[in-house]
Amino acid sequence: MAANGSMRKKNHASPDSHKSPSTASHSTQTPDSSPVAAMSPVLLSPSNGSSSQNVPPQLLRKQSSPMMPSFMVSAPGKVIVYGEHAVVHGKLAIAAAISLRSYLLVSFLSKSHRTVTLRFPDIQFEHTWNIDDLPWDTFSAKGKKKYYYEPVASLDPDLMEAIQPHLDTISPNVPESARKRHQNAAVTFLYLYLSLASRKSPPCVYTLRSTIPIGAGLGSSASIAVCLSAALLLQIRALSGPHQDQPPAECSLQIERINRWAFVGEMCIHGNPSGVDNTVSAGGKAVLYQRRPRPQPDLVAPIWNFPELPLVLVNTRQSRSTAVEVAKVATLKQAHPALVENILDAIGRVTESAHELLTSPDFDSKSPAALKHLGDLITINHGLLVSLGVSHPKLERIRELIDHTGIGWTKLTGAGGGGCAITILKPQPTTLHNGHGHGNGNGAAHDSSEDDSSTDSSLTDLDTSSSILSSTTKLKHAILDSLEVKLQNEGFEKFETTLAGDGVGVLWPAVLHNGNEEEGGEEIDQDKFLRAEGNEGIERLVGVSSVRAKGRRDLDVREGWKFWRPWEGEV
Ligand SMILES: Nc1ncnc2c1ncn2[C@@H]1O[C@H](COP(=O)(O)OP(=O)(O)O)[C@@H](O)[C@H]1O
Ligand SMILES: C[C@@](O)(CCOP(=O)(O)O)CC(=O)O
Repeated sequence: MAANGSMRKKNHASPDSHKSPSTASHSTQTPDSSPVAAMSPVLLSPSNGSSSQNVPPQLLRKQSSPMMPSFMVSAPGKVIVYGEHAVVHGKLAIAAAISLRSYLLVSFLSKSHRTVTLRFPDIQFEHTWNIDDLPWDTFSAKGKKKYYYEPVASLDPDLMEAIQPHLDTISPNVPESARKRHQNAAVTFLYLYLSLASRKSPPCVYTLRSTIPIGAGLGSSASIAVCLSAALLLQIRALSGPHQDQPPAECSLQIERINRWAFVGEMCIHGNPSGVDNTVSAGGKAVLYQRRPRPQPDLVAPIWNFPELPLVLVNTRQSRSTAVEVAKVATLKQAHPALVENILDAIGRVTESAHELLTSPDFDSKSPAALKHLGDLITINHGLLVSLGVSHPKLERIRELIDHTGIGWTKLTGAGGGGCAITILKPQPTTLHNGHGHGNGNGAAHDSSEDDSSTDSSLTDLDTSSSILSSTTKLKHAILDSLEVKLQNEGFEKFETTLAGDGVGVLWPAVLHNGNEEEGGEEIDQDKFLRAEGNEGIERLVGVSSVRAKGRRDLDVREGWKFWRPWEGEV
């Protein structure tokens, strides 16, 4: 439970904001065993608060190294599982990470370059700045300089003004809406870069690709802010790990540090964001949150035992405006105050019921009854959102198509009016029992999960010992495949994802074992990364989850990627 954008636990070490710059040596935060210990040029800069006198000689020598090895960071998107709209009116909501992610490759150039480049092909954006031309003096002026451990509650208008000329030169010949996207991405980067790096930073290229649809309420901007924050903090060695056996409190501290700067990045795009998207993206898993009247901080509490449920996500591709949908509810509430308050209250109770179940000591994520409870709440939540008028014919069509298969429980997620729908999969599709897969046309297909236990209660019911797919799994795959065709035919986009996975991850160096026999692993360079085709290509090349083997939909974390997991050892 903590303030805006933070996931600190009560008993966790507090950030070292009490340290003066001269005592806050980065080396106290980053053991030399850390993967980033070799990336020294930026961190040795005195303007980062680190004194070169404290730096071991072997690191000083590395400063003259012409090129550092590339590394990657990755951060997930999010969905609101329960409670959207009601949360605007003070009720509780739950948001969780999804396995769609952004991936940022940081590559270093030879010292003859004095440039920093963003290559963001998803939005057709590429821009290079001369490092020496950037407004370092303004950012390091007395009263303006923020050290990596200092909280930043709001953007500094003088710093924003100093950045503006460096945004004005971006993409002069593209339509205004695309230019705005470019500038949004650039302002997030420049604010963080100028705050965390220094004039002496090594020339770098930041190449970003994401599997998260943009502007669909899935937190794409937050995941980018988390990637940029993590990459820059790693470069200045302000993070420790991630490594195995890192104590939970230390993990939380690193996540919080990344999250704070990611929140600054989100402020650059969204002005006054809730901080939930970046908190979920940095920390992973799920959070319970509630807006509270100022000056109270919002409630943001991690739910570390949220199960990693398979989730089908369908994008209507219908653009929508969160502000418009929020205003619709406000107007309805004005017209029917008591009624709408009751609906909002009921949505709040849906969240409470889910939270109570998830945090009860005997919660068993593999129990069909527990899953049915969570699923029923999804159906109820959707119905309540429909009654608030924030659904859309396309969302209803998706729900109808999915209900018809009996494969899971479906609701809209986020603002509605377009955007995405989510489906939590049932342990067994209804079709297993009635052979037809007919829903009752009312959002609730006949539910067989109560009698599921006799056959197979596992959510990812693979017989791994023999690698034989159970009949339930085969049926699920068949249903999902035919559903995909139907959804595609109607212009929708389907993703098979997982809920409540890892938050920010690090791959250092950018080398992966991709099964192509390259000795020592396959180095991920910019060209390979840029050439990866679509989401599947990105996931196959650099994904944090190992490739889905033929006929299998279960995912493992791939060797190489590392995460801070405060829940390990604490749950
Ligand atoms: N894949 C990406 N590459 C570059 N920038 C991105 C990408 N995804 C998101 N962004 C940045 O984030 C902004 C989207 O933010 P927003 O409209 O809030 O969408 P969302 O709800 O998905 O976060 C874009 O305008 C862009 O600046
Ligand atoms: C409708 C609302 O509850 C969620 C909006 O989510 P998104 O913009 O679709 O990510 C608004 C809000 O919480 O700010």
